[in-house]
Amino acid sequence: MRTTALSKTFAGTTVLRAAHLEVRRGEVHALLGGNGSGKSTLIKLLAGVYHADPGGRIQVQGVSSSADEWSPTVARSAGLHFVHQDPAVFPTLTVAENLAIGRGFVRGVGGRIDWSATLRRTAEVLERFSLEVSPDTPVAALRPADRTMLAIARALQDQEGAHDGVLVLDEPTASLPAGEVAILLAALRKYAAAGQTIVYVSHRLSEVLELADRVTVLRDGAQVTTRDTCDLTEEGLVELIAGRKLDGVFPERHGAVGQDVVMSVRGLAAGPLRGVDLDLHRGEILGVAGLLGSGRTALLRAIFGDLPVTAGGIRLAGKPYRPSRPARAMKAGIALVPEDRGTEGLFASLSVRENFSASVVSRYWSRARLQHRRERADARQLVSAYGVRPASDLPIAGTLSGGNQQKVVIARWLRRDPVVLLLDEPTQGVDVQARADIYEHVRQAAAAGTAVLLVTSDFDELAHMADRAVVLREGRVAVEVHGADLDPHRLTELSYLIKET
Ligand SMILES: Nc1ncnc2c1ncn2[C@@H]1O[C@H](COP(=O)(O)OP(=O)(O)OP(=O)(O)O)[C@@H](O)[C@H]1O
Repeated sequence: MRTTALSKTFAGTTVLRAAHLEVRRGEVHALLGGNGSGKSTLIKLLAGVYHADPGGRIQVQGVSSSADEWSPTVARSAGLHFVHQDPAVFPTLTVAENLAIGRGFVRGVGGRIDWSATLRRTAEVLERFSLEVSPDTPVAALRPADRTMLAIARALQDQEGAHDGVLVLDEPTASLPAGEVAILLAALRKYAAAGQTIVYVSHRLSEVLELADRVTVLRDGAQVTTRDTCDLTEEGLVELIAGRKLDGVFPERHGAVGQDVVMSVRGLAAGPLRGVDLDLHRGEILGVAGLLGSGRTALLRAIFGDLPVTAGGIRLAGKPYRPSRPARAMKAGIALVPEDRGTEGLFASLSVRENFSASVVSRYWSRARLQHRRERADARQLVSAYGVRPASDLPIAGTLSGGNQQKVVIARWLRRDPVVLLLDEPTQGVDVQARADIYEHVRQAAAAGTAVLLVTSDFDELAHMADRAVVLREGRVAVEVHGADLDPHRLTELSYLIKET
């Protein structure tokens, strides 16, 4: 596959400039770049979802067309298959039904669905893609990695030759917990070994070095380089992506954690939680680890008044705190940066400035008038402090790239100087420079006294950022981790081993 001079302009702003991408048959090719560098735009052009600016060209396996005439139909006929980050599988349907949606059911006499033939064919596809699940399992019951693999199987099931097409994956591992990432990577390695061409976007650089044969790096919409991964290190990749050396992603700890307990949780039951006990101190970053379904997100939601508490209680600064709804939690000084910013964290149709102001509206009213100048100056300062791209407070938040949306959400909550900050997977889909910025802001908030509860599947992040961590298992705190045990390998071990003991 080859793209030449591929460009895209949105309302006068060019976000992809004459991008050149060349992918060899049978290789795994990673597409890298900072947030907003144009990776998703490039993929949407390849899918024919966006129209390219005139002048570019796309060639895939003998199909060649000017880029502005490329369409979803041409992309399909050229053998391109796309799987997005949250694959569009139907959770209430079975594995067999989901596969059939891609290609149709096997029909018998009179047009009736031939179920036994459909199940036979499904079993054959599952085997081909090394998916160890039963055809009649509802998709909701699958592990997340299996759901992505199912979407891949559905996309590729009709390839004529064994591996003729190009599989394009946009951040397939971003929302998967660590253990699931390993399962998906193993599957991708297997497909690649069998000759499947794969193009994929990721911010997880160690994973890229493990999986990809070559990388193409985009910066500000232009291709910076294409290299073999065997000549590269993680630091080298960071330098190519950021355009300069980074001094280290994780900031130093600022001072010691306070002794006073800001929040104490006792016997908390809510959703899957079965009696959680924990204390959170002033200025502390308390990490929460656990496998999927262990209750990590439920814990944050219950504290934020977004999940009914059925037993136990919470005390905030020594007083009973009953979070009946988020508005009350916010009033009490609690902030939540949710995992799913797409639907919950961001006002997508408002500008970046309005998003910033929304959390502190009363600050800008004086004598019944909105203080526009102050609002604007503060918004610009936040754009610059958090490195939001494009560097303006005017764009509509929904048009920002994924990582930039996350920066806006975090900035919005942190500026309220919360007493307790709840973070759910705060750096998912965020580039390495922005990650370093976010960590620094969280550290500063902690140094100023905010108590932070950090839920993350990234054990490296947990080990470097948390002062202490708890591992949840089946709705309870299974173990508390401090000191030397606060290490990525030990945390992985604890999260998994505890399951068996
Ligand atoms: N529909 C749109 N309207 C206006 N601007 C857009 C639109 N879609 C994307 N952009 C802009 O194009 C630029 C590139 O965005 P893109 O989503 O391709 O980045 P990305 O490299 O995939 O980033 P991330 O790593 O954060 O996902 C961004 O500045 C974004 O704001």
